Amino acid sequence: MNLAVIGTGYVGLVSGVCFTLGGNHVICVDKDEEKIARLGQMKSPIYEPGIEALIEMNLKEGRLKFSSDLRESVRLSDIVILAVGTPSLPNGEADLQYIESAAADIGRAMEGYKIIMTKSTVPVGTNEKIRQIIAAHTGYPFDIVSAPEFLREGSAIQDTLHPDRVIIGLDNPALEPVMRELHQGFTENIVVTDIRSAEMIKYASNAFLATKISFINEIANICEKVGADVTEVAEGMGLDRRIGSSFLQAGIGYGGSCFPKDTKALIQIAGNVDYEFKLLKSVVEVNQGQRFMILAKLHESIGSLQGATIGIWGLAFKPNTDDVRESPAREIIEALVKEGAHVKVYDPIAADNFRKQYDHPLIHWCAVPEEAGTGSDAVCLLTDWAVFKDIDLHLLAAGMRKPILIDGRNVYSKEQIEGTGLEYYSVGRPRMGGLSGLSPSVAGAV
Ligand SMILES: NC(=O)c1ccc[n+]([C@@H]2O[C@H](COP(=O)([O-])OP(=O)(O)OC[C@H]3O[C@@H](n4cnc5c(N)ncnc54)[C@H](O)[C@@H]3O)[C@@H](O)[C@H]2O)c1
Ligand SMILES: O=c1ccn([C@@H]2O[C@H](COP(=O)(O)OP(=O)(O)O[C@H]3O[C@H](CO)[C@@H](O)[C@H](O)[C@H]3O)[C@@H](O)[C@H]2O)c(=O)[nH]1
Repeated sequence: MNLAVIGTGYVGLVSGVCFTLGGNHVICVDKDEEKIARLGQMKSPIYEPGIEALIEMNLKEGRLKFSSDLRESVRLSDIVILAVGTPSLPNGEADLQYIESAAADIGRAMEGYKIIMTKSTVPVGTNEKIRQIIAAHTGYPFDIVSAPEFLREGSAIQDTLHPDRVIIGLDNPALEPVMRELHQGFTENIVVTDIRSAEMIKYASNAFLATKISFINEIANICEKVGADVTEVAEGMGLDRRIGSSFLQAGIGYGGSCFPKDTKALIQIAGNVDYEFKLLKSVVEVNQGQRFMILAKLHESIGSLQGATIGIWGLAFKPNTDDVRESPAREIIEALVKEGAHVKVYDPIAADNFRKQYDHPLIHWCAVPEEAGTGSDAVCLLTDWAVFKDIDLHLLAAGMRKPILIDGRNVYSKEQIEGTGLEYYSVGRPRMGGLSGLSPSVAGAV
């Protein structure tokens, strides 16, 4: 089949490249001409393990093209995939301007029947809106399919080629065999549903995963006060198959381009039909507060941050990506700067992206993780990059002004910390080193 994918962000690029593997011919379209020019030279605009090799292979084999010419790309395709961004408006609602404008462009470009398949995350009812916009710009027939995307950044290719399930929302049953053929080889687990339910499945899935994270973070906060260890608690809970072990990793909360915006959008979707989604509102509130536990622990361990030097490990919202959208690191670093601290930051991949969005004279950009520790009063780990796990913690402690490590992602085991001389704070686990090895509230109680 011939496919045109509109929007060459994570979703458009990765799904476009992966659809070529099924023998389809794919044109990835973007209005950003610089992006298209770079892609033509096999340079990926996103950091995603394995993507450049796949781009190179498919370009050479002639199954993949990049273009900024939407009209021509639509004309040449059987299926047009919408993968443009749906960012948040200030009130949390999804901003549909890119969807609406692309739909109008698709309508204007059509010169025959097309299947329009939406992969962007869009509020319930949006595909019907897309249908109306396209119909207003063309007299040719077309069908609409909602096919929300569930890939994760950092494992996007694997997630696309081997998804847990594919959701297909449609209202013309004749499309089902085409959709099954398109996803052949990816998974047998194809759920065909109506369009509105497919749109809702995407938001409900992200909201549920975000809920698991905020739930375990609140359990972690209680664990700290009662002297329990949240990693043991999560392991014990996760063995119950009804609960499952994934997304129970306590830390400084979720970030990224999806959970923060999609939880807020679902609250708005509910609000628009006069339903107050109380649970999800709390999930968002808990997540927003969780990042500030880093600052609370800094205050607890070193007092005033004015003039202190704080090392930061990790700027990306999670490992294996250079994406810093909604990364908790941003607000933490801004708060440190506001309190007058010198901040020495290191991230293996995301530093350039972060720096383009935020810089300050009090920030020093480090070339290696150890540099962020040298002469510092504390080091805070914000992203669980594998490189941090292997750092020599004895050397780290020896080079610091005060040997304080605040681990926002529970990366280190008790055994790794013991004997290093570090005063170690993590999330929902007993403090190590320092006065008693117990958190102050527990120490006070015994
Ligand atoms: N990033 C993820 O991991 C992920 C995963 C699943 C779903 N989603 C959803 O998929 C959608 C896309 O996300 P993303 O992160 O890939 O987006 P992105 O914002 O990184 O990229 C979107 C691209 O679309 C292009 N674009 C916008 N309007 C266009 C037009 N009219 N014609 C051609 N190109 C146009 C932009 O230039 C940009 O390059 C969003 O709705 C998002 O919520 C994202
Ligand atoms: O136990 C956990 C798991 C994740 N996180 C954090 O949650 C955020 C999101 O992580 P992840 O879900 O791995 O990354 P995304 O790439 O944002 O993927 C999510 O958002 C995408 C966009 O909608 C969906 O397609 C995916 O299915 C969904 O997992 C990150 O900040 C993680 O650090 C935790 O704090 N604890």
